[in-house]
Amino acid sequence: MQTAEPEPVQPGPLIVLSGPSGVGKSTLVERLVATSPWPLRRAITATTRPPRPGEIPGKSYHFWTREEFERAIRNQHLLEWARVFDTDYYGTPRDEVEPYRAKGYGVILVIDVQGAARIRELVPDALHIFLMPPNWETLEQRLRQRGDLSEERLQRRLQTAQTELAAAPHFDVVVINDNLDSALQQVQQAIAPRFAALKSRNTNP
Ligand SMILES: Nc1nc2c(ncn2[C@@H]2O[C@H](COP(=O)(O)OP(=O)(O)O)[C@@H](O)[C@H]2O)c(=O)[nH]1
Ligand SMILES: Nc1ncnc2c1ncn2[C@@H]1O[C@H](COP(=O)(O)OP(=O)(O)O)[C@@H](O)[C@H]1O
Repeated sequence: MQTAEPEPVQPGPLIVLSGPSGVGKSTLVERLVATSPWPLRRAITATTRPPRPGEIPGKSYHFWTREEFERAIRNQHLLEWARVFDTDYYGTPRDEVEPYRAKGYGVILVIDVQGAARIRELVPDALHIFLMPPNWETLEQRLRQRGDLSEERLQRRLQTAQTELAAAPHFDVVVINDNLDSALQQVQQAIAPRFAALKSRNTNP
């Protein structure tokens, strides 16, 4: 008896989350993944910046030397990469995205607005979410309270924040992170249709 070929699994949704340093991206995504009813994973991206206290290599980031990063660029191992805050390199390894999407996982990229622009070119159906602070004072206060940056690095992030905030209109969804629970719920609501569509495609071929 001819057995039907299994239907190919539709790739899981690609979601980009950007926003100024200190707005709450990492905090929100940790909660989003931990409470997600869907198969959802944050891509562990690579950077040449040094680890901050409490950051775990291979979990927070892949912490690479400049040489390792440049080799990854040469070998086309990065889906996108950017120089952020004029100092450090950040990039998304392809093997943090493609194998998971191929299994129907949603993958979330927490990347800067330059990376988001590149993903818009490469993956037109990605969902782009911008996380906005309630106001400038709160952004600066959260960054200072987080307390893990030198004054120089903090000032560099605040300068870059102006450029990032100006990019918000290019995003599909803008969520204000005032109350974290409310922001999390808005992000979940933005993502849900991508999984609903996937589910119907994967269960009703
Ligand atoms: N383009 C790009 N940006 C990234 C990547 N990984 C992290 N970023 C961004 O780099 C910026 C700096 O991240 P980080 O050094 O962790 O500082 P933080 O935003 O203050 O927590 C943030 O906007 C991140 O979203 C990546 O792989 N590619
Ligand atoms: N809604 C919120 N209200 C108050 N503090 C928040 C909120 N969201 C995040 N924070 C705090 O703000 C700081 C920056 O959050 P973080 O997730 O590191 O931001 P990002 O990853 O965007 O740089 C952290 O100390 C975090 O606990």
